[in-house]
Parts: sequence; structure tokens; C-alpha cells
Amino acid sequence: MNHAIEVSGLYKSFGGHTVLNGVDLVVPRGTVYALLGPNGAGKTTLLRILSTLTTPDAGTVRVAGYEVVSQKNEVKRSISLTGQFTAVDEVLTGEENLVMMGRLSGLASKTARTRAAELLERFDLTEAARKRVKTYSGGMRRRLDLAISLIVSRPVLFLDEPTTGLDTLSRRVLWEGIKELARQGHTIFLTTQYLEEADQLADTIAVLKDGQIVATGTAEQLKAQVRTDRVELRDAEDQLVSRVTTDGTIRDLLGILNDLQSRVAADVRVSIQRPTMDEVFISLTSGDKEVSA
Ligand SMILES: Nc1ncnc2c1ncn2[C@@H]1O[C@H](COP(=O)(O)OP(=O)(O)OP(=O)(O)O)[C@@H](O)[C@H]1O
Repeated sequence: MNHAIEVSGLYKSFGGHTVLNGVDLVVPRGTVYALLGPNGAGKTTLLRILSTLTTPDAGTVRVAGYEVVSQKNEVKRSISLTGQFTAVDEVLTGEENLVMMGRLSGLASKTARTRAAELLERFDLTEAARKRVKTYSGGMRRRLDLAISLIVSRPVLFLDEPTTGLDTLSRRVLWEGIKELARQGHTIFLTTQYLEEADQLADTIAVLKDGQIVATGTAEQLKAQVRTDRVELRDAEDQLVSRVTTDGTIRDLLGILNDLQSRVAADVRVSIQRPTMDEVFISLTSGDKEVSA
């Protein structure tokens, strides 16, 4: 098995409406892959196919070395899936939820308790472990939900918008938890609507648009692809005086500075700005490679 996830020529339609229109992707083992896309792009459909909940119309989809249709049970035993909505028992404590799910998944009582304690610690829930879940905040619930999905260690983890609606602190705790899982060798495939999340977490970012992957790479590679570095000139009060798009070459920069020299004050400061992930995303999903500054 070379890759944790391999998808080739994947198609899926619902009632004549094509949602996935020839998706190809690979996710190396032990890496974090973030799938970005505008609403309705097909992210959840792709995630559901990878996690065996939806059947593809055409194409080859292998997860942890198994084919998702003919070896569905093997795939299921190799993955865990955390969705957008938590499925925890409100009346039980966080610890009880974890131990119960561990027992239901076949762990011995002692192992379930040890594993629960480790996960409570990792997701910063030790203090709240003995409190009923109905007293938890949204962020605590989401962390508990992720902990529950990890009670049995699986090589491939699917996270559907893991931090949607969470405050900055909870988001950072979750990010640290996810990074730690990748360090331990898990492969993580997540969907997100937060570009910063993709930027922070992912080894590979893929942008899905109209049912196809229109760009793949690291955050830096995607930024380079969009080619919207800018020369910014600011005065002594830090007010923007001028902003010009550049390809970053010496020739281009010299041309721009020569041109501006005669028109701006000599004490104006110059900096080169890379595009933000927001600009990259807008550019890639609008089909327009040049983002206007
Ligand atoms: N079971 C289904 N039956 C019919 N249409 C569906 C079904 N599941 C998804 N769709 C349609 O497929 C398209 C893609 O939906 P999907 O949920 O995969 O997008 P998404 O990228 O996850 O969007 P969002 O960011 O809004 O969650 C939408 O037009 C949706 O209405």
C-alpha cells in the first residue's frame, strides 16, 4: 500500500445533477490533507464516499489499501469519522461517554479507562471529565466528539469541518490534537471552510470546484500558483501610497520601482506582500488566476 487514500476518476450524480465530475487525488500516509471548496462544491459527498457512507457511480476509491465498495467492511475498520454534529450522551460525563464508546468498540474495561484518560488529557478535558456533557460548551463538545472518534486507534481519520463555530482557543487545542495524531502516523483528511486552518494544519491543500480538484499543493505552492505578489509603498504614517502586482523577478521589481521613484516621496517604505490564503481561494474558485489588489 503506497498511499492512505487513492481516488481515480471518481464520479457521483444525484438525480441527474453531477456533484463529483472526475476527481483524482492521493494522500500519502501520515499526512494531513485539507479539502477546501465553496458551499455545494461536493466536499461532504466526497468525504461520505471515502468513508463508505455513499456509493460512487464510477471510479476507483481505495482507503487504507481497501476498495470502498467491494471491501467496505475492511475500510470501515480502518477509519474513523467525525461529523459536524456531535453524537454524545448529554446525561453522562465526558469520561463516561468515552469509556462507554470504548467498551462498545470492544475494548476491555481497563483499556477503555486508560485510553479515555489519555484522550481527555490530549484534548484539554481532564478538568471537565467528571462533569455531565450537558454542561459543556460547544468547543468542549467538539473536542469530546473528536476524542470519542479516536477511542479505538484507526490509521485514517476523516474530519468534516472539525472546528466550525469554535472559538480561537478551542480551535487551537483541536489543531494541536490533530497535529499530534499526524505525528503519530495517522493520516488525516479534513474538510474546512477556514483557510487559516488549511494553512496551519495541512501538508496538502486541495481546492474542489464544480466537482473537480482545481488546485493541489502546499499553502506556499498555491500562493505561488496564483502569482499575486505585490509591491506596497507606505508613507511615514503607514498609509498605503501605492500597490502594484509583481511576478517577483528583479527585472519586474526594478521596473516598478523606477517607475514609482519619480512619483512618490523619497522616504516612502517598500515591502513585498504575498497573497493571503483568502485571495488564493477566491482566485482559484472564481477561475481567475489574477487576483486584483
Ligand atoms: N443525497 C443527496 N441527494 C441529492 N442531492 C445531494 C445529496 N447529497 C448532496 N447533494 C447535492 O450535491 C451538491 C454538493 O453537496 P455537498 O454537501 O457534497 O457539498 P459541500 O461542498 O459539502 O457543501 P457545504 O460546504 O455547503 O457543506 C449539492 O448541490 C447538494 O444539494
